[in-house]
Formats: sequence, structure tokens, C-alpha cells
Amino acid sequence: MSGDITMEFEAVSGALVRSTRVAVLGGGSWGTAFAAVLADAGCSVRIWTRDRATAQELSAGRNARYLAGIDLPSSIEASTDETWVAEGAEIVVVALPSQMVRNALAEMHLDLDPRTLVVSLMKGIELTSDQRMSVVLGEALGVAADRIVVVSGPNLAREIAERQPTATVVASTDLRAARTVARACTTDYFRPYTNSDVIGVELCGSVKNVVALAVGMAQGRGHGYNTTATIITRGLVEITRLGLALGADTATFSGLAGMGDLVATCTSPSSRNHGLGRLIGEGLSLEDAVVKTGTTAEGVKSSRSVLDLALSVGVDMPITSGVVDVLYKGLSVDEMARSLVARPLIAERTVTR
Ligand SMILES: NC(=O)c1ccc[n+]([C@@H]2O[C@H](COP(=O)([O-])OP(=O)(O)OC[C@H]3O[C@@H](n4cnc5c(N)ncnc54)[C@H](O)[C@@H]3O)[C@@H](O)[C@H]2O)c1
Ligand SMILES: O=P(O)(O)OC[C@H](O)CO
Repeated sequence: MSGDITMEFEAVSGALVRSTRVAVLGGGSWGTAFAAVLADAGCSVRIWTRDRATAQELSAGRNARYLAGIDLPSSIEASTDETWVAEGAEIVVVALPSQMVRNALAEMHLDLDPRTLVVSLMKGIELTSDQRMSVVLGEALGVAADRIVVVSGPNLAREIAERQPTATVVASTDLRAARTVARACTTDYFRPYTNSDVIGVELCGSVKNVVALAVGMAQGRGHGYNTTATIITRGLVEITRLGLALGADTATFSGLAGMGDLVATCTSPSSRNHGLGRLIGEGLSLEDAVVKTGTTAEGVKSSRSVLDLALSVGVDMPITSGVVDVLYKGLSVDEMARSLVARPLIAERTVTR
């Protein structure tokens, strides 16, 4: 069966891509890098950004603030006029900070064709509602769940903008929608895999940022690879436990959106979450670390919504809880480490449904 699907997928690959019109909302690091992937894949791409100077720069193939030194495809068109950007788009991609996206979309008053596919590139959980981004997009844009597609994986924007070989997961409850988006973003350096587990893929992308903060904190305190591997491994257990309690598929967690993204974010010095955690481990306050990193480190806010979600379904997430205590309750990184190590001894369980 999976062979048939692959053949069908391959057979139409390319034929639709050239005519696909895509609007990208958000001209930060990932919105810009993904717009470049889409343009390289043959799509006709327009990108919306809120400031005119960035729009002008993007139209000239540059984004100095977010992707300095990268040459973007010259075919990308940019504007601050969201109506023009979204006009006639078959796919609308949203790449805004998770906590801003609901209000930002409300201000845009987009009138999307009901057949339009909406893609979330976000990796966060909304603080006010504890909702995943696909749910927020559905509500904010009035789009049905089967028109929403999530792209998530080990996808550090700069590496992709440099056209380094990378894979990702394209997830939707409607696999036809996932395949359409996968075709639209397939290039000779970017390889999407489809998945129907939207819940699992979104939770992986959101919670790995919290785990990366913990790894960064530990490394900022001078701890080495054993500590890093311990946090990554037990972090994956936390992500899996939460995901299964919320209806995700076990298999997602060992895949690209799960283990893949966790490894990329927890080990890359260019991850903003990892970097912000490191600054806190080195002794900076949260406020100073946020100012110093400058861009979106989603785990800072999502740590609290993830913990809320965990509490609501009775799932134990000691690393997430420790990160929240360090960020918001004055716990030191050393105290967090001590309390995690001192937890009651248990058998190591692999997490299965
Ligand atoms: N950067 C990456 O490597 C990467 C990779 C995968 C996923 N993501 C996810 O993509 C999402 C976007 O991240 P990013 O890296 O592009 O962020 P970014 O900080 O680089 O850019 C954010 C963009 O949103 C705009 N913005 C901020 N607040 C706004 C508001 N209130 N209204 C309208 N626009 C606003 C900014 O001007 C900027 O263009 C996040 O959820 C992030 O976790 C990022
Ligand atoms: O820079 P970060 O920490 O937001 O991570 C970026 C991507 O999510 C990595 O896949």
C-alpha cells in the first residue's frame, strides 16, 4: 500500500510545483528561508513582512537582519500589503512568533479561498489557550483542520538558506494536503516526508525548544556531553509521554520531527533556544538573555503552556518544570540539576502506548 502511495506521489511530483502560487506571511529567519526553498522548488512566491525596509530588501534578494550574507532567489516578491501577497495563493504559509500569530492574522483580515492550504511553520503553544498552532490558525483564519498542514523537523533556517541537505516532516490530517505541500517544497537539498500525526509533530516541535533551553543552561554551567545526552534522552521521554496523552502516534517521536529536531536544536550553537539557555546558565537574567538573543526563542514562553498542558493531562514533565522554575521562579540552574538528579529512583521505561 505504501508503495502505491509513493508511486502516486512521485508520478505527479514536479508537474504541479511550477504553477503553485504561495504566500508566506512573516519575513523573519524561517519565513525567508522557507520562501527560498519554495522558490527553488519552482513555486511562485510572495512574502509579507510588516516593515517596508525588509520588504524592499527581500525583493532585492536579501534579508540582512535575519539571514545576513544569504542570496535569496530573485523570483521572490515581497510587500507589506498582505492582501496583495495572499491574492490567488493556493498555499498560505505562516511563519510568525507563536504568541503573536492570532492577533497578527486578525489584523490582516485575509479572505482566503476555502480550497487554500494553510501551512504552519511555527513551533510553539499559545500561552493564553494552551493550543497548538494548527488549532490557532484554524480559528484565526476560519480554515478547516483538513486544510491545515504543519512543517516541522531539524530545520535551522540558516543552514537551509545555505542549501545544506535537510529533511523535514509535512503533516496534515488530510494526506493529500500534506503531499501537495511536500511537492511544493521539494528541492535537491530539501526533502519532505509526509505524516498524518499533526498532534505529535506539533508537540515535538514545541517541547524540543524547552528541552534545548535545559541543555543550553547545563552547557552554560560548564557541563559536558553526558549531561547533554541525559537531558536529550529524558527530554524525549517527556515529549513522548505528553504526546501520547494528547493522542499522538508513538512513531512520530523517533522521527525527524521528534528525535531529529531535538538533536538539531539541543546541539546546534545557532539554535536560539539553546543559545538563550546557555546565557542563563552563564548567569544572565531572563530579561538580559532575551535582549541579547534578539529573535524568537519560542521555548521561553511555551515552557509555561507546555507545563499547563502536561498538568491538564496528569503527565510528569520534570525537565520542563525545572526550566519554568529557572525562567520564572528564581530557581538556579544548579538547584534545577540537583532536584532532577535527586528524583526517586525508577525503572527506565521506554514509552509506548
Ligand atoms: N528560525 C528557525 O531556524 C526556525 C526553524 C523552524 C521553525 N521555526 C519557527 O518559525 C516561527 C517563526 O520563527 P522565525 O525564526 O522566523 O522568527 P524570527 O524572529 O526570525 O522572525 C519573526 C518574524 O515575525 C515578525 N513579527 C514579530 N512580531 C510580529 C507581530 N506582532 N506581527 C507581525 N509580525 C511580527 C518579525 O518582524 C519577523 O519578521 C517560530 O515559531 C519558530 O519556532 C524557526
Ligand atoms: O533556533 P531555534 O532554537 O528556534 O530552533 C530552530 C528550529 O526549530 C530547529 O529545527
